[in-house]
Amino acid sequence: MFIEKFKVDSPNVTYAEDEIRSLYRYETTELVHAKDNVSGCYQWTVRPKTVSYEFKTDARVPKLGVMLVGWGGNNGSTLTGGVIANKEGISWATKDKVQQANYFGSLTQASTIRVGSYNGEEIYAPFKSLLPMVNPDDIVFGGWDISDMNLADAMARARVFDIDLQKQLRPYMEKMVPLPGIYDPDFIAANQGSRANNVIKGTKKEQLQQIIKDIREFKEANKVDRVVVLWTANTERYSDVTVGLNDTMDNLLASVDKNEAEISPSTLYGIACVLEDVPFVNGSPQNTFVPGLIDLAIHRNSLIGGDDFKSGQTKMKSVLVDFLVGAGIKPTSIVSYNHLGNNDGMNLSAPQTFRSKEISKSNVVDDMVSSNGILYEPGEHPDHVVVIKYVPYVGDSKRAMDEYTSEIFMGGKNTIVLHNTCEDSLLAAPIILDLVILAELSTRIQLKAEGEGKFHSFHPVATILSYLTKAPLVPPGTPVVNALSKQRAMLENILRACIGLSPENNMILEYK
Ligand SMILES: NC(=O)c1ccc[n+]([C@@H]2O[C@H](COP(=O)([O-])OP(=O)(O)OC[C@H]3O[C@@H](n4cnc5c(N)ncnc54)[C@H](O)[C@@H]3O)[C@@H](O)[C@H]2O)c1
Ligand SMILES: O=P([O-])([O-])O[C@@H]1[C@@H](O)[C@H](O)[C@@H](O)[C@H](O)[C@@H]1O
Repeated sequence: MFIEKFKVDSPNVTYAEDEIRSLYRYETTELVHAKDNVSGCYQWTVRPKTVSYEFKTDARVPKLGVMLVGWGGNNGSTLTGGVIANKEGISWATKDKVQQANYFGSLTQASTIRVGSYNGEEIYAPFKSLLPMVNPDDIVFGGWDISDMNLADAMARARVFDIDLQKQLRPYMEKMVPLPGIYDPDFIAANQGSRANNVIKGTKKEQLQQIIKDIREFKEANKVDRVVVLWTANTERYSDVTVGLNDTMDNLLASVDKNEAEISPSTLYGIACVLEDVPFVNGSPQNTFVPGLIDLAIHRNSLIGGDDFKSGQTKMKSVLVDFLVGAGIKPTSIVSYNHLGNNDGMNLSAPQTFRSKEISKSNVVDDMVSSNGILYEPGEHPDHVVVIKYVPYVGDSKRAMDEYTSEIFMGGKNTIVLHNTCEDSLLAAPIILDLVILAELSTRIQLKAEGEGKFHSFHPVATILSYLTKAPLVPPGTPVVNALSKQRAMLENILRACIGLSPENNMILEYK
């Protein structure tokens, strides 16, 4: 059964007008590896451990402004149009039916959580009912693009939405024009040069200062309380990470002052956001977050997150490999091929930008493989190949084809072949929505563990966003989790803790 909302009735949870507080007992374990006094052999001891936490969530939902880098791209124009269609209740004729606007594909807007059982029935509520979140209909969009095309024409260029929908959206979008962006041809494919007619001139320092000015002016002009910036511009090549250039925040800022060529546009946008205490999320695979930028974000406690939206082929991989390894089946060969015909695909047709994507798409199985020492020897891993081809005819409708070969019982082999038509922007747009909504929400949550004197925010490197990214950005020394079910459970359980609910453990002992 589905319910629209609920309230937690517990002595550990208090709902004030502008704050929700909870007392939470975090059940974890502590491991000890020590020599046994009797046998003299080393053994592992696992000790259950309980840590008391207090959470407090500011329940005041801000008016949110979202500035997209690459606003005029397929993802940016599709998200903008999709939110307008939902807000205005637009429906449109398709060859099959009259289609209503929706937020399908958004975790926060279209998924549910289990709150318990009632009269023998499982009861579910909207994910977004866990804590006060921004309503996407209320978001004000803006941003930058190196192409000066207005959003209505960009929507037409993207060829994502049905024509009847595009016609209805055009009046809302034709006056939306991206701000000039920071363009550096050395970081994206040469084939993008023809688009670049809307660029910020000047040194890297001057470009950085312009982005800061743009953010301030956008916030003032739209009277928004908070701004979140998200990169959905072209995939860049990796930046070289060099001692003295971008390895520390001081060196990075000094390199900007010296107009060092190796400081990428995406890193400049990131610096601007961190200096302005504006959350910055990277939806592409390049190493925007060079060590110096991570250092700066930590120093200023300003949220950063990424990398690379997990939207289609890789999302499926992080489910399938988790299932196989969790079932004791040994994937030995994973071949992921896809072709696509949008501008993203054209940009990825260059070797250096493809390399950025190949890295993020290849590392996604590492945590699952290393979790099973029965199947894999230390250092052993499946053959894993990623192929991306640019085929203009298919446009935004990416075709992914995968082959998973695994070893099974007694020398047997199993092969799974998938064909997955990923409508790239229709899959990515809801994920962008979740990223900005959850990034904003996480800045309103404070926590304090027993023994800690005062409340503090989450670590500014927002691991909480990992469900939505191929290559989760994590604080130094933190394990990377890619298995989709674990990522979703982590996110849901943290938000459940904020309202004093225990993790969903699926035991339903009541019925065992
Ligand atoms: N399913 C998906 O669509 C998906 C999944 C994961 C990652 N991504 C990544 O998201 C990004 C956007 O995808 P898309 O399909 O919208 O691509 P797109 O090429 O349609 O849009 C990118 C936009 O960014 C603009 N741009 C490029 N460099 C810029 C800069 N320095 N400043 C401002 N604007 C700039 C371009 O003019 C273009 O309009 C790509 O990097 C892609 O790899 C997409
Ligand atoms: O998310 P996913 O489908 O695994 O990966 C995709 C790539 O394979 C593809 O080339 C492009 O469509 C997107 O940039 C996306 O990153």
